[in-house]
Amino acid sequence: MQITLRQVGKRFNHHWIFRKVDAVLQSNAPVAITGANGSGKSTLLQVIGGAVEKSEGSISWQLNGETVPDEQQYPLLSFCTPYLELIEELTLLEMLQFHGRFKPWLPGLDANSIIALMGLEAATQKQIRAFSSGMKQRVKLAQSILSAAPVLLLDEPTSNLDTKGIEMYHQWMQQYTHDKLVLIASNDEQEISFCQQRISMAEYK
Ligand SMILES: Nc1ncnc2c1ncn2[C@@H]1O[C@H](COP(=O)(O)OP(=O)(O)OP(=O)(O)O)[C@@H](O)[C@H]1O
Repeated sequence: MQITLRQVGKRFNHHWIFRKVDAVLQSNAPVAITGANGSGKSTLLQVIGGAVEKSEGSISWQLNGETVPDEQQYPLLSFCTPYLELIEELTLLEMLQFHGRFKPWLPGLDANSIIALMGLEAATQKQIRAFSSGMKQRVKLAQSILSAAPVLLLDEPTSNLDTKGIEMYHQWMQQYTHDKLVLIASNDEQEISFCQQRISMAEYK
């Protein structure tokens, strides 16, 4: 999997958030987007994921050497962001079963084994609305990292996690993302410590 950015820019009204971003993102080479608060990390992640329209430049997705048309990119993508909402009315088990129906899990995983991986067995039949922020973050990470999608976009992945949750994140990134293209927006060095390549938003003002 490869995503190529050429001279990508985004503006809101007359204000440019970033301009002329060039980057080549590939599987097995996790990349971090770094920068100050408000520098545009989340916006760049959303532009790459197609959730926000770019204002200039081009973004091309290639799978096995073939260009992926825009409308076929979404099924290849899994996303974990602070603004992603879980379905609060569902229990944890219902939520994971529902998610698995339209986005398959990685081979060998199912709703019950994922609940065990998250350490949330006691909350299997609990509605998501009753979850703490850290429990919700574990579910969001599971939905994104453990889905069989080749592109993984993470925005502040360890926010609200306790020490065990942060260990879980690192373990999952090591174990389950080998073949994925991984892009992480973060200012927290411990959550991007394994990323060799960095995109620093300060360079694109
Ligand atoms: N929908 C929008 N309309 C107008 N401005 C926006 C919109 N979304 C984001 N912005 C602006 O774009 C800039 C970049 O925001 P963004 O959330 O991408 O930054 P960030 O680097 O992820 O910040 P943080 O580290 O605080 O999460 C900010 O000035 C923000 O106010």
